[in-house]
Amino acid sequence: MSALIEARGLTIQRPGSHETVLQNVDFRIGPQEIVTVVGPNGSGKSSLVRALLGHMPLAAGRVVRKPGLRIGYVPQRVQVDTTIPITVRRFLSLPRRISDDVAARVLTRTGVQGVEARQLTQLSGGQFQRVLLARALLHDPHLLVLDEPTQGLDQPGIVAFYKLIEEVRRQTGAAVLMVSHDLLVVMRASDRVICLNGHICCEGTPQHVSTAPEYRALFGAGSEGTLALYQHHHDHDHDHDHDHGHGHGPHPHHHHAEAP
Ligand SMILES: Nc1ncnc2c1ncn2[C@@H]1O[C@H](COP(=O)(O)OP(=O)(O)OP(=O)(O)O)[C@@H](O)[C@H]1O
Repeated sequence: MSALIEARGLTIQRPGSHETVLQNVDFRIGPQEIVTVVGPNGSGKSSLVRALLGHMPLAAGRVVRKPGLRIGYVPQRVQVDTTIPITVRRFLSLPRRISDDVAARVLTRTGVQGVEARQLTQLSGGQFQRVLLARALLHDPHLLVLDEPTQGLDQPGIVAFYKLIEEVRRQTGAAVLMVSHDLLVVMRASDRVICLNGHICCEGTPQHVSTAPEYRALFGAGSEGTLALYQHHHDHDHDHDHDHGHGHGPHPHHHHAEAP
């Protein structure tokens, strides 16, 4: 199975400085995979996604995207200018015009049928995320990239959104790369989880990652809860990680599960 995107030795610096944000990260995602990136605030999740999309310069390493790869992207922050009225229908036609039929179909697929005439600013958080997903699906992407798609949603909204993602994958065959803070749901909805903290701490199936010492060190023993991420104590010492056979530090490959 050939990868949709493959990165090797990815190193990224904070824009305008030599400070390393990501160090020597290897990454790949195959067709129809659901891969989720978790990690504390500032651990480089969005940077990784942006580098994979070619939106960010690399300090080292390389990214290879399959030729002709179509990507649907929902960025972490979508600024809606509340002073300019725009309907859902018009929003879906930016930047490329689509027909009413296509708009109706994609909104139905994401569970918000009939909202075409509504102003973007009048949608609930959950409806807005579904409209963003609909827009990302418009041009039949091989890969959907969603950076914290459930931010601002309540727990039932989050669960419903991840169910929708799985359904979309089943219906369209698109692979999904997500950044998320919703650990519990992530663990249930992903084929593979990457735990990031400036480098890959651990990686593999949700079961593998949730029991990995690196993951527990980052998110705490009771790390199934959403709050764990925000309360994280990075309480292990990088300098001594190697003594513990630990995957942290400049050699991040020890605990990688083999990519499919
Ligand atoms: N445009 C930018 N200018 C300066 N620094 C940046 C910029 N974008 C990201 N950074 C820095 O790079 C580091 C990684 O940020 P990134 O947004 O990738 O982390 P993240 O894991 O997605 O965080 P969060 O969970 O808070 O969204 C942070 O220290 C951040 O301050």
